[in-house]
Amino acid sequence: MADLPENVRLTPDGTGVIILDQTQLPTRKVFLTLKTPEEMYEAIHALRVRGAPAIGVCAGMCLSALAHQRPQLERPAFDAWLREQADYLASSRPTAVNLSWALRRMTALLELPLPLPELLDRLEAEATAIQAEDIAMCENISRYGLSLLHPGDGVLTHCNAGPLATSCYGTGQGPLHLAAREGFPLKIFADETRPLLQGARLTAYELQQAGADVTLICDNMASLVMKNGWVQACMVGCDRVAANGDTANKIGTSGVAILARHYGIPFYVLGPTSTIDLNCPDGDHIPIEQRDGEEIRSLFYREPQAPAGVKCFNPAFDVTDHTLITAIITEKGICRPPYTQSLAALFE
Ligand SMILES: CSC[C@@H](O)[C@@H](O)C(=O)COP(=O)(O)O
Repeated sequence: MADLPENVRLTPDGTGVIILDQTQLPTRKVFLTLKTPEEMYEAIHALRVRGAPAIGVCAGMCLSALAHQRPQLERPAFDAWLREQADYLASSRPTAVNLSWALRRMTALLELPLPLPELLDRLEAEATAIQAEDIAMCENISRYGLSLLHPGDGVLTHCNAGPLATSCYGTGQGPLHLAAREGFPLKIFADETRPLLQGARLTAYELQQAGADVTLICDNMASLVMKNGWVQACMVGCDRVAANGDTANKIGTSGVAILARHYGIPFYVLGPTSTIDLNCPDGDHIPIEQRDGEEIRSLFYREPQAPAGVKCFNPAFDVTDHTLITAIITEKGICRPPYTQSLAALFE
């Protein structure tokens, strides 16, 4: 078992959630304690805690923490109040399905006819179980993903799908962390990932800390490194996989997949089954989060990078067509096309 994560955890009394504020990395390691629903919503919306699996883990813990703040309520008033908090947290980000998946797992416990003290214990146990499963999931995905690579391969990755985005090695970058841990040589290219620089601030930081051979590139350099023959595989995470395999991930991912197809490089999506949404038929049905244009104009830079007030288009995610995806790697195994069948088989 890998080391326990420090990015999301419950406070010792169980009434709050401590997160590592990812917006401050890599220069500052700041931990925040979230107590109110508004603080929790803001932390998810502002990407202080981010990455689909970590958002799910955090949401589960937030709901448990809020529940433990209201032991004086009686059921069913408690149930109605907690469902309201779950709906509020679910509205903080629309694309990563792990958020609503985790909250549904928590609110499903409200169906149990238990006295409140027992229900509170069950809620905390469920939140902790989501995190424990996330650790096991990362270990499996990383092992399956590494089986697709050869020593010395160049691997290009986009955004951050490493330990910070999960509870262990990561998904899209899990094999790269497992490789570093096991001395399996790889040459990694990390896209900086405009506009919020998750690749530069988080992926490059994590891989450097892990002792991996990582080279940071600007997003528009991916084509060149592929053309030079430096990339033998692309590995990315995912925020929602539709039933036909269309995959939403950080904006820019679909461009990487198109380039990989052009250069004949396998393009792998790695994510837990909790990110697969069989109720969503295809990518056209995945809600894409639109974010504030200020993130493009000035955020993360000392000086504004664009004229004040210039119109911006700032979708947080895009959808990679399933025809461009070589395989989807989950904790249960490697799915190949046709995805309609191979993804459905995971849930049989
Ligand atoms: C294991 S994390 C997978 C995805 O959530 C990740 O690749 C991604 O797109 C994250 O986007 P973000 O907007 O930073 O939350």
